Amino acid sequence: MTEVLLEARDLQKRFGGLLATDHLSLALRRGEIHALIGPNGAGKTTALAQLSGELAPDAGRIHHRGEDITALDMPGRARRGIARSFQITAVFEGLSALENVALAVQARAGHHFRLLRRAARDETRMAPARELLERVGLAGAAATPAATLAHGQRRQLEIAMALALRPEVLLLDEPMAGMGQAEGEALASLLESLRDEHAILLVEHDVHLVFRLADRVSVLVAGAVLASGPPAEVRADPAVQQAYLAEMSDGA
Ligand SMILES: Nc1ncnc2c1ncn2[C@@H]1O[C@H](COP(=O)(O)OP(=O)(O)OP(=O)(O)O)[C@@H](O)[C@H]1O
Repeated sequence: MTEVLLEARDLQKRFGGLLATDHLSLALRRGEIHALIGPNGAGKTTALAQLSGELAPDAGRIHHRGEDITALDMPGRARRGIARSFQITAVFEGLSALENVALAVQARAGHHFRLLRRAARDETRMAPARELLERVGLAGAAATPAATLAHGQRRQLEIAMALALRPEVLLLDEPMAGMGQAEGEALASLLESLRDEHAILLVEHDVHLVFRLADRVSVLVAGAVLASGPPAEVRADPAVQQAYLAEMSDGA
């Protein structure tokens, strides 16, 4: 059995009268892309926010490598290698894509962001930053200021910045949203290339893509996991078919 890196046990989160996550349990294993799917409002983003430390659960526990990290905040979890793209790193609008990634590389090395100018001249930061841009398919826009990147490019930049922190757990909330076909394909290949060394939780609406990419699929309905397992098993599950049929057949 592959190593469980991050585990949620019985997470509950209430917003007023609504249970956004209701005894939600999940295990993220190294070597797996684990997709979280479900209808709008099922609680996917709320689940991700609790795993990243952005939201505190009302009840339930979160474990990383067997240690209870429920009380740990987002920066604390990031230091442990749990990165949520789009939030863990601030994008500086006036800086180029390359400079932004160089800063994230520098942050990983433990230096303060105010050393920016030095980072921009320092090949030990720029070389890995260039490599990361290449890896996410953004090398052509290295000199473009973050503020003027197209939507899909911005997402690629955010993923490059998250990767600069060398996380072992990657939490991704609809990373393909707003991307064109080619950008989406490039990102899917990137995620596949990361699979071996990471545990990836992917919230994604495109079920066609999910069933192609994921090693494990969990279906969330009304805040609880209705089914979890290998894609073929989940797809054939009558309860999933019934609760989520329309979207499943749309994408299949
Ligand atoms: N901060 C909040 N305050 C009140 N209600 C909230 C809050 N955040 C989420 N909710 C509600 O909790 C439920 C779950 O929302 P969540 O965004 O987690 O679902 P989701 O599965 O990610 O949906 P989508 O697929 O539409 O992004 C929804 O009914 C939503 O309206």
